[in-house]
Amino acid sequence: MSPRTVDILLPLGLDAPYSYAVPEGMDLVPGDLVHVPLGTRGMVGCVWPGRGAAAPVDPAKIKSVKARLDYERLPPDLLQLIDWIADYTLAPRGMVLRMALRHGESPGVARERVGVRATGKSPGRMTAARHKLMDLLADGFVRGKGEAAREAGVSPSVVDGLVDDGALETLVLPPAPAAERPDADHAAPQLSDAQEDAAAILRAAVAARTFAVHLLDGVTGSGKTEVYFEAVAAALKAGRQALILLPEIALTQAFLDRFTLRFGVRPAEWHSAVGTKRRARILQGVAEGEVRVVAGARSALFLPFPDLGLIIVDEEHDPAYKQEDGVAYHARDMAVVRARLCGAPIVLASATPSIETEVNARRGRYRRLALPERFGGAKVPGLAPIDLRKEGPPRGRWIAPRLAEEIAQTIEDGGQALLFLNRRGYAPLTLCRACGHRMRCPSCSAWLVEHRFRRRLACHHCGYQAPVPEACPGCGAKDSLMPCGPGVERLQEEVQTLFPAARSLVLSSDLTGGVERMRAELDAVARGEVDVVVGTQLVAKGHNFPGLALVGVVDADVGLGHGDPRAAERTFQLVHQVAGRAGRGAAEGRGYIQTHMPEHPVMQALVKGDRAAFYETEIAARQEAHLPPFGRMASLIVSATDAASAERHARQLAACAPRVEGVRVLGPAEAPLAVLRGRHRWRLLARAPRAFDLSAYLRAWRAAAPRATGNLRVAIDVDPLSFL
Ligand SMILES: Nc1ncnc2c1ncn2[C@@H]1O[C@H](COP(=O)(O)OP(=O)(O)OP(=O)(O)O)[C@@H](O)[C@H]1O
Ligand SMILES: [Zn+2]
Repeated sequence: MSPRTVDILLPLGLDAPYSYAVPEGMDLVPGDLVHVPLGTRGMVGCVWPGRGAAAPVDPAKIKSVKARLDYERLPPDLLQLIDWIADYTLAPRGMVLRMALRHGESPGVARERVGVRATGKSPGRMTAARHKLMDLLADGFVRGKGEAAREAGVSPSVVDGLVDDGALETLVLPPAPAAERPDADHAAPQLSDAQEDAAAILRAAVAARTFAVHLLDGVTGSGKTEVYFEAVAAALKAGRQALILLPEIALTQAFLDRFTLRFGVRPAEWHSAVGTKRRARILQGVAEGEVRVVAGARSALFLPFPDLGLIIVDEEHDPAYKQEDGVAYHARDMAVVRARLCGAPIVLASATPSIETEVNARRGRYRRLALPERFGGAKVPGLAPIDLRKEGPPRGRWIAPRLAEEIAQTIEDGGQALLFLNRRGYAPLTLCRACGHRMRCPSCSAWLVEHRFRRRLACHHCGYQAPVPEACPGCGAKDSLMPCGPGVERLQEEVQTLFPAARSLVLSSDLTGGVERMRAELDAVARGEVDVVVGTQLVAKGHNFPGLALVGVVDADVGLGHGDPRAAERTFQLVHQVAGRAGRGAAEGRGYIQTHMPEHPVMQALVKGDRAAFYETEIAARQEAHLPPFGRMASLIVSATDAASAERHARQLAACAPRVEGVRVLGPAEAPLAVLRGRHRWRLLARAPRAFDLSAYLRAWRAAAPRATGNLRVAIDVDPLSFL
């Protein structure tokens, strides 16, 4: 008799599952995680819904499943999500599975917790410390050993002494929970009328247990968080799980505090800075339904919630939701897919919705919940333009006189100022005064950025770093290298020169000290311990700085004009969000944007505070050009270590693109970032009508294309956000 077999998908670069034999007495269902032999090693794989897809295996060669992991099972909607993402992005199914298993190592045996309890026998000898401890434990309750010592204010050895004495007994306590239960009623806020209207709709949506997308569209500071917390509370009361996606760890920290104020405990936290042990524990807690609310980065989307009743995507417009490497997916879009698969409502929150989301709301596919005013009556600050052509700063400086005066006034009034410049480091370019040599990355077509705090030149694309050389590598001249253009570090230098008494701080993602330091510094700003903050896009995101009165956008033109179809949208979102940090507390907020093109529609919309005008213009432009969401796009990047083979393969690829009406293939052309990490890059772009199945087209194309051999790679990105 041939053995029973089962399809197992392995977390490798493979699309199809393998067939394995099921040992006698083992029952497996799709979603079960199993240990299977593979080559000389073993591996954890996932039992996949059998569609007869697995290749028939010679029964003589078939291997058996070794064991089933009993702490976790992937729920059906997660298996479907993995299939869906693999089909949509063309990534191998196994690689998508890997995102759900990446942290799937066994949580191991939880360290035993020992508790103590009074036995009723009096200690043979009494001391002051023993007295304190016996008093504490006189209530007969069990306490953790460390906890008892701490509460009584005695050393742990006193506990041990009384155990030896027989006055206390030890017992093993159950393991601590992965996360404590949030209390839906812990501190429910008094909502404004607009907030209550939106919250009521969300509570009803959670109760309805059906898929629906809501756009929580509220101006900066309108209290969107409090509103979607009501939806979370409703999910908790219904006994279901909730997932809150956030774009940035820096944001997560302040968020966790707010969650704690509302629900009494912290949510389970999920992102790359959480240790692997802890992650394994949370994963298990989620799978067992013990963890009710997870707040996390995009990868939290792949957690095995058995009973997901709500998904929130905060700051839904944030490009950080797009993963570019490996499986190229957009976490916001895939969150919508997961909500649909598990029949749950999803809330997309933003003050500056993405064009895609805005169009969906206008078409009525997403339900818009509007919060048009700030909570508590504060005003969203106005933005005044500073025309750099007419009233720019002197050479070698970046803060225009008018902005400088405003900063001085703000500091005098006891307020805080924020200068925004989306450029990390000291200077974006280093140039030799003698020969004109420019310092460039040895493995990318990019300039090296000087980081003066670290005294190094760094490549922002590949991470290459080197000390700043004493002599020019081009001509050998000494001390001839000079910085060109500003970064946040250089801007801070200017702040220190202009306002020597002011306390200034640079906030940027590449500061040493990691999350802890970032968190401490954000807190310091919120407490008003800094007068002038100089920050990159890190400061644009959702922070609440009550003392912040003035925002100056140092160069609003940075992101415009790179042939990137999303440049206008990005600029609008960033500047609007940065400005939205001001005037949230007592002081009224003001904002200035320095620009060379005040007549540009984006600048006009920002200055007039006319969000609708921006969406009108941008949506019309996208429609006209058949750009997303009015047309579909996919990019293909062909790369190789030598330029000629990358180009040759890109041309071959273009030649065998299936001819289908309505689909246009553009390129190949050398990518704007022509060399990255030593690999030469050529790009192709496929464009199709909106309703077209672009993924199917790409699959057919890939099947018709010559195989990429050697070190050739073809990276496919459906709905690309980056055009480098
Ligand atoms: N109902 C409420 N009761 C008390 N405080 C509130 C309430 N709603 C909002 N707030 C407070 O108002 C401030 C702004 O709220 P919140 O941060 O949620 O706004 P937001 O809409 O998320 O803004 P942004 O888009 O800028 O992130 C916070 O300090 C918040 O605690
Ligand atoms: Zn580089």
